[in-house]
Amino acid sequence: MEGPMIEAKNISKIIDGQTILKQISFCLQGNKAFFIRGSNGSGKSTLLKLLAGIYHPTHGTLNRGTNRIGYMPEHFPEGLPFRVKEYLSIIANFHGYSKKELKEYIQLFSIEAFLNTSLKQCSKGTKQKVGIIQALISKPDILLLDEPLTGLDQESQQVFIQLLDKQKRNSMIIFTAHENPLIEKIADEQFLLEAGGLAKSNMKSRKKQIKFKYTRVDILQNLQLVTHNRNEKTAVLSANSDQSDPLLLHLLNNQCSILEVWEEGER
Ligand SMILES: Nc1ncnc2c1ncn2[C@@H]1O[C@H](COP(=O)(O)OP(=O)(O)OP(=O)(O)O)[C@@H](O)[C@H]1O
Repeated sequence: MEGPMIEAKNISKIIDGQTILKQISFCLQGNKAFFIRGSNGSGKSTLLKLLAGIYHPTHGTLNRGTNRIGYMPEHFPEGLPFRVKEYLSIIANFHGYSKKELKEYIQLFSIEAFLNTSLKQCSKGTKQKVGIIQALISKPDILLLDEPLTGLDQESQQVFIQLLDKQKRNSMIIFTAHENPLIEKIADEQFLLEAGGLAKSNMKSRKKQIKFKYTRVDILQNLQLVTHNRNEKTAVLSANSDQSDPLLLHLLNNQCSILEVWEEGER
């Protein structure tokens, strides 16, 4: 598979004698979005800081190759002595980003009115937007986002979700979040961080709908029907993805004909 790669071998992070991450190993590759979930305090931000190179593992090795990393922290650094425009121009210059490209992001996130405001005085949402823009203009191969939607208004959330969906063509994205629309729209794989360890976890599967023709009406008992046409003797049922195969078998074993199967939301 092509694209950026990041590999961790048995990494642990101990801070002030407290083991936060314990012997974690993984290899992520490709322009995909990886969602890290876990309860508060489980170590998600710590893991992203390790991937960003802000922390070093206490034990183990982390190989980020020569990939350019863009990192958006959960909390934008409070003490930076710059105005918004100054700060973003410095970052843009550093990464060879043109003024025109930067202006597009500034317009996209509607922060024109705050360009001369000092970062310290910006609202939480504006700081969040500046944090997003600085991560994007670093032209990252790997984009690390720690709860990026927190504090954004609804409109900016939509803008950002669409932007990330496009960004996946050019970058690997590793992110934490609590907002389902973001997770559902962009996550390709998810990992659960629990008790210091990381495990791959299944994406919540979408429901399937099955349209079928029956011969005996009693087969409909206990089925979760979405529609039912008595004249045609057809019905549509809804099932979780993991139940759809057993249900199909059940229908076929009871003289039903399967007419169509599709994922909920596909039409
Ligand atoms: N610099 C630090 N010094 C001491 N303890 C720390 C430090 N950074 C993180 N921790 C501790 O590590 C644990 C994990 O913190 P972390 O912020 O990584 O969790 P999280 O999963 O991102 O939480 P949340 O969902 O609330 O943002 C917490 O118990 C936290 O107090």
